[in-house]
Amino acid sequence: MSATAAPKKQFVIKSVGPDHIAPGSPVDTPLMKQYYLLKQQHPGAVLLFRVGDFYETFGEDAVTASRILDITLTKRGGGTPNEIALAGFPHHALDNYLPKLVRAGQRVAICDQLEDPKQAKGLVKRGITELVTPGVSMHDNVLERRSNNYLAAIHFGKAEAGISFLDISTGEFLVAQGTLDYLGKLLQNFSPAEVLFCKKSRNEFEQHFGPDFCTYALDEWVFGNDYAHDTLTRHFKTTSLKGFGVDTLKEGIIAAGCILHYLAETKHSDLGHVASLGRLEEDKYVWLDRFTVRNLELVHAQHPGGVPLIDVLDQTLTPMGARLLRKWIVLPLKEVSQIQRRLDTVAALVADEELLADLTQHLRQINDLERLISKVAVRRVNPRELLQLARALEAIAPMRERLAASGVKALEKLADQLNPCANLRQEILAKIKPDAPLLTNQGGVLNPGIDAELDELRALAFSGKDYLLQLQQREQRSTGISSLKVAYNKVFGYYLEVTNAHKDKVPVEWIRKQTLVNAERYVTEELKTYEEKILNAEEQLFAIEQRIYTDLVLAALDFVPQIQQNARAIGVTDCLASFALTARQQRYVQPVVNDGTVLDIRAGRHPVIERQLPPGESYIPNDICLNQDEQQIVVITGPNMAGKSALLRQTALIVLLAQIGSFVPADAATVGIIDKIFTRVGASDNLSKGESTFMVEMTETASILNNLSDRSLVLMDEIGRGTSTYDGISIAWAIVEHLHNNPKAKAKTLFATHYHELNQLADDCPRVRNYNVAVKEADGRILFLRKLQAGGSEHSFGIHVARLAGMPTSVVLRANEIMHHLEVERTSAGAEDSVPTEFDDLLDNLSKSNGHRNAPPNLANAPEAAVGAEAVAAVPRPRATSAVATAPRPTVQLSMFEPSDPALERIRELLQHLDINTLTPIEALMKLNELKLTLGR
Ligand SMILES: Nc1ncnc2c1ncn2[C@@H]1O[C@H](COP(=O)(O)OP(=O)(O)OP(=O)(O)O)[C@@H](O)[C@H]1O
Repeated sequence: MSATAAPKKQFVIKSVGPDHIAPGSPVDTPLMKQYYLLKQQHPGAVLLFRVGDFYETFGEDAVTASRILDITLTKRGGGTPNEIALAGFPHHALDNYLPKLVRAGQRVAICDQLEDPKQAKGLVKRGITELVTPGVSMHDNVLERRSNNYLAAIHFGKAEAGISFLDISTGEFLVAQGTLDYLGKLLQNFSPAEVLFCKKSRNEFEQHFGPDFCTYALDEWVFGNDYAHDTLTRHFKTTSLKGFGVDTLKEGIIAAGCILHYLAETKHSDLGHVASLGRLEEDKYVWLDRFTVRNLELVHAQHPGGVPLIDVLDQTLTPMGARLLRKWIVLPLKEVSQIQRRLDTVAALVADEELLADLTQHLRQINDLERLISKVAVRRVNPRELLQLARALEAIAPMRERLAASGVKALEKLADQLNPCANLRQEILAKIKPDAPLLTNQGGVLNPGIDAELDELRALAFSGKDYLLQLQQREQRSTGISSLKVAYNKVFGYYLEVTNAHKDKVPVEWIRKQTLVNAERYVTEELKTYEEKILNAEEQLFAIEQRIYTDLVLAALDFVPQIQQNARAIGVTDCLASFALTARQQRYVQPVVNDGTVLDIRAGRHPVIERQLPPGESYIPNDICLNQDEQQIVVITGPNMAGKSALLRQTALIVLLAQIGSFVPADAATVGIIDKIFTRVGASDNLSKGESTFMVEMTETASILNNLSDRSLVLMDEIGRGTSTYDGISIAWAIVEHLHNNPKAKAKTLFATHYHELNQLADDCPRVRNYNVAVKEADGRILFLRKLQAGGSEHSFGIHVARLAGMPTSVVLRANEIMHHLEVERTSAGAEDSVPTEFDDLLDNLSKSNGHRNAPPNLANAPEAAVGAEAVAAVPRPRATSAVATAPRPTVQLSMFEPSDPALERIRELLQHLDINTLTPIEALMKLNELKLTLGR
């Protein structure tokens, strides 16, 4: 479950047990006692209890299951004090119902019959064979093909915290250690379906990472250093963890140990495919804080209906490629040579259309090798999946050949890593029938000619059936009962059935077994003998098939490491081919990535917006250049809707695409390595989490300023808009200054703002440059040109946008009027040059405190002036100096009428009750006339 979508689920231990059954009650049966004993093993899980052909749930589990699965809720022991709710479904529907329970956040314990009921003496032995939880599942129906399903564990240490991720369906096992910020980012990037932590850390977890994860708390002793170390070394059969390069990550190791503990607890003991523990090195990847991952919509859209970057980028053809691409996107690289290797390969694929076409054709043949071989490792692979594995391996050989002959160094290296595992493939295809069933215990799995005994038994079983047919025909002839038939049921085995009309013709030696309304059923000695022979033969041949199949799976285990390597190489090839396909189709170009400090994008485009535009509209490209010497900070002004946010985001996305090794949507791009991308885009509302919008804005901004580096890229959009203009401008101003004057980090910054007053910063900060997104004003309307041009802008155009947004005309007119008043007021105050406004003071003080003196900005164009209402409501706040405090604040004359005049009072009332939106032109004229008459009275 993703961090965003997961319903919160806490597992409550329910007190149930055999003691709860009143003696002699209808549920006081051996079966129910067995049920309660098993239920006690995993009280927090829904127990699916196999009874015959059904999985049953009881009590609270039944209520939960019937609600989630929409199945009938009934009762057992109805009317007694111990009546218990009951809901069940046929066992063959497990694949259908299990995912629904798990996706709803339930842990599900599957209890199976451990012996054949026919052979059981007394109560059938039952036991829990698997505990499926959101984070631990091998079931295709629970898993998403194109994304990983991670289980995470967190350990809060004293100085740092440790985290570990495991996807049991692929065998990927990772560990990291660092600050809670870093862990938060990893949690967001990996979106684990379930997170484990220590019982006592619940509050700490929720405080730092929020309530949205599906979690499970474990006992404190699991989080011991030695226990974790032992668990891991025992699993990997090593004496230390040095070989994995993780031995210094004390807290991380505890988290990883906790994961293995949990797997054992959930009955996952065969883990041959979890063959190594990878270290997530913080230094290796570009730092994207979690706000950036969210704001840039890399893998998840922020709002329903939104399109994340991955959706436009992902043209992978295999599940391995799709899963790897998600990781590449959230983990951009910082090492030029690594990036260059990917870029060179993509360039070669873009240039060689035939090679690209061949590779995509081979990739299409390869299904989920990685998950198939994991199923082999955990010994839960069915015959059809083994066949799929063999067919996927079939595509490896031609793929290897094509890569080897590509003439591209990186692709040749990938070819070296591929191994078609011919022996395994041949063995599977030779042994498993092409139409093999899903289950291995019903026969029909193996080809003929594999085992002589099996062939013999098959012949016997089938000839036996032929024999029964002959027997039926023979008895029909000898008794003269043409409707006589031989049939089979589980209780009586084979029998002869005769309708009542013919029962007097039945020979005396036949033994009557059952009487039906219209017929009688009989057995004969001959029938019994043959039945035994057939059933024995069937049983024996099922056992032989089972044995040969198990041996085949065990033989496949030897190929796990090799097939995992194949899967990795295929994933990489697939991602690179996907980049090349996108580059060709979307006109992306190869960026120059180097160790320089210049970011220079020519005619850059937003990769997502350009794909969303309606037909006929094209995306307007823009240039962006940032460097450390002349243009470190670009302040971008422009009206709402001009395209400022799009420009900011496209810049970050182009950098990110370049650093994951993809071509970029631009005419040309030079990207000096960026090590951190920070964004503060839009005032996203976090009120549901109890934080005010402004608080969120400031928290995010603080985190940016505290983590800056010389190679950071900072995108700030409308910082300060969450508070009043005065506060907002002060904060925005101070932030730009800080970014400019910070001696340790000349972070490249794009700063979009409505506060065009900030353009004055460029006068005193030499590396701050002003740009605006061009609009054209004509006939009181604005035309968005979406073109970035040098220089600041003078208007906010807020009222125009309000009109475009369908604001009632009355409000728009009133806003214009208020703005006009403010302008007049400001001009006259400025003309007298004697009464500074509070706003002048503010900027004046800002400049002074900074050792500069800027010209005061023009209040008339302040954003509130455009919007109107806030300016009217603005409450004068305490002044910084007593001189200013005594200066009278100019009053803005906002009222059109003197309330003392009764005629005007009447007009005001009339106007107040007028709904302009519903007025027809005629009615408007009549109202006007009425107003005129009122005035004349
Ligand atoms: N360069 C462009 N070419 C074509 N369409 C664009 C371009 N830039 C932006 N747009 C379109 O304009 C819309 C508004 O852009 P954007 O949100 O970036 O404006 P903004 O200036 O940030 O506005 P606000 O200040 O209200 O957030 C986008 O959703 C997009 O559809």
